[in-house]
Amino acid sequence: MSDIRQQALDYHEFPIPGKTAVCLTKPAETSHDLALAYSPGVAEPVREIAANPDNAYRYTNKGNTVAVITNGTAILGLGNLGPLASKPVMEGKALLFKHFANIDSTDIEITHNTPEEFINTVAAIADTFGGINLEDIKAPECFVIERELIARCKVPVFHDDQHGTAIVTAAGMINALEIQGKLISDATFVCMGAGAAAIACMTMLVKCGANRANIYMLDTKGVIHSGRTDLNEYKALFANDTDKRTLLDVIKGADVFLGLSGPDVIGAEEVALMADKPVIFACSNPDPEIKPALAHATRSDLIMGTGRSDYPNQVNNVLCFPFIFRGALDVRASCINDEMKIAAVHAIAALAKEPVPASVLKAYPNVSSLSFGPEYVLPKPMDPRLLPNVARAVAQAAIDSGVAAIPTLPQYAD
Ligand SMILES: NC(=O)C1=CN([C@@H]2O[C@H](COP(=O)(O)OP(=O)(O)OC[C@H]3O[C@@H](n4cnc5c(N)ncnc54)[C@H](OP(=O)(O)O)[C@@H]3O)[C@@H](O)[C@H]2O)C=CC1
Ligand SMILES: CC(=O)C(=O)O
Ligand SMILES: [Mg+2]
Repeated sequence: MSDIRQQALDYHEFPIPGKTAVCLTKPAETSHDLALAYSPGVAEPVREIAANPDNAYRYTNKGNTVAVITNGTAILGLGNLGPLASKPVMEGKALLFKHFANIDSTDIEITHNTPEEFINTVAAIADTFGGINLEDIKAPECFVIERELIARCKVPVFHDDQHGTAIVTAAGMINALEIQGKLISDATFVCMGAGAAAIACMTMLVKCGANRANIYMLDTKGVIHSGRTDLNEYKALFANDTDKRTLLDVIKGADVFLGLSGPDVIGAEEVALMADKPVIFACSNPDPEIKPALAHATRSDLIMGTGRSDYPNQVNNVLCFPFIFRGALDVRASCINDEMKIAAVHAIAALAKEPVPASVLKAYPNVSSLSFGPEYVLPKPMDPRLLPNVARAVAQAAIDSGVAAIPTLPQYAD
C-alpha cells in the first residue's frame, strides 16, 4: 500500500471512525436544564413554530444547517459506486462546511430507483434544513433532480458539482487568461467531459464572456457536434457545427483544456499542439486528466491547475460551497440565483490578487511564497478572507436581487 493510501485510511479510522460528530450547544447537566431542553420546556418552541414556521429559524438549528445529499452515482471521478461508498466524500463536505464556514452539516446517502423517488425523498425532508447541497449525482439525472427540488423546496438547493465547480473554474479561468494575456471572448476551449460539472462550467464561462462557437465539448464518444443523434438536451446546447471528431482534432491551437471527465485522458502529444500560453485545468478527482509533471515537462508556457490539494492552483468547489451557503443562510435567501453565483465568481477571482496572509503560507509548508501569477490563480481554501469576502458578496447579491428574507448584511469579521 502506498504511504498516502494507508495515511488516508488511518485518518478516517482513528481515533474514532469517520470525520464528523454532533456537539451540544446548550447545557444538559441538571433537572432544570432537562426541563427546558426536553419535557416540559420543549413544548414552548413547538407551539411557536406551529403558529409561525419562521420561528424554526429562531428556536432550532435549522438556519445554520445544510444537508449534503447524494445517491453516489458520480463519486468524484470514481464513477457510480453507490450511496454507501460515497459517505466519506459527503462527510468530507460536512467537515469543510464546518471548518471553513461554521455551518453544521449532515450527510444523507439515498438509495432509490427513479429520479422521482430521490426528488420525493429530499423534498419530504428539506424543511429540516436551512439549505440542501446536492453532491456527486451524475448527469443527466442531476439536472432534472436539481430543477424539481428548487421548485419544490422553500430553502436554497444547490448542486455543488455543477455550480460550485463552475464558480471556481470561472474565477480561476478569468485570472489565468488575464495572466496569459488572452481575452475570454477570443479563447478556444476544449472541455473533456459533458456531465454535471462540464455543462455547468461551460454555461458559466459563456455567461462570463466565452464565445459558444469557440467551445468544443467531448464525451466518451468524442466531440459533441451537430451531426450527432445521441445527445441529451444538455449536451445538445454545446453541439458545435464542426467536422472535427476527436481530441486530437480539436486540441490543435486551443487556448484552454478543461478536464471534468476522468484520469489520464490527454497526453503530451495533445498538450504540445495547444496554442501558445495555454491554460490546462485538469479537474478530475482524485486523478487529473493529465499529471502536472507531464504537462510541465511538455511545455513551459502553460498555466496548470488540478482539483487536488497537493499541487499549485487547486481548482475545486471547496473554494465556493462553504462560503456561498454562508452568505445565503445569513440573509435567509430563498434560493441561490445567478446574481449570487456571479458575485461569488468575482469575489474569489479578486482575492487571488491580494497579498497572502502568513497563516495561509503556514498551511503549505512546502511553499515559500504565494502571489498572483501562473502558480497562484486562485486563493487557497485555507485563506480566512474567503469567508467574509465571498459570503458578503453573495449576501449582498441576494439582497439586491430580492431573494433575501433578511434585508441587511451581517457583520463579517475581516
Ligand atoms: N475539481 C472539482 O471541483 C470538481 C471536479 N469534478 C470532476 O469532474 C468529473 C466529472 O464529474 P461529474 O460531472 O459530476 O460526473 P458526470 O457523471 O455527471 O459526468 C461525467 C462526464 O465525463 C465524461 N467522461 C468520463 N470519462 C471520460 C473519458 N475517458 N473521456 C471523455 N469523457 C469522459 C462522461 O461521458 P459520457 O457522457 O459519454 O458518459 C460524462 O459526460 C469527475 O472526475 C469529478 O471528480 C466534478 C466536480 C467538481
Ligand atoms: C470536488 C468534487 O466535488 C468532485 O470531484 O466531485
Ligand atoms: Mg463532487
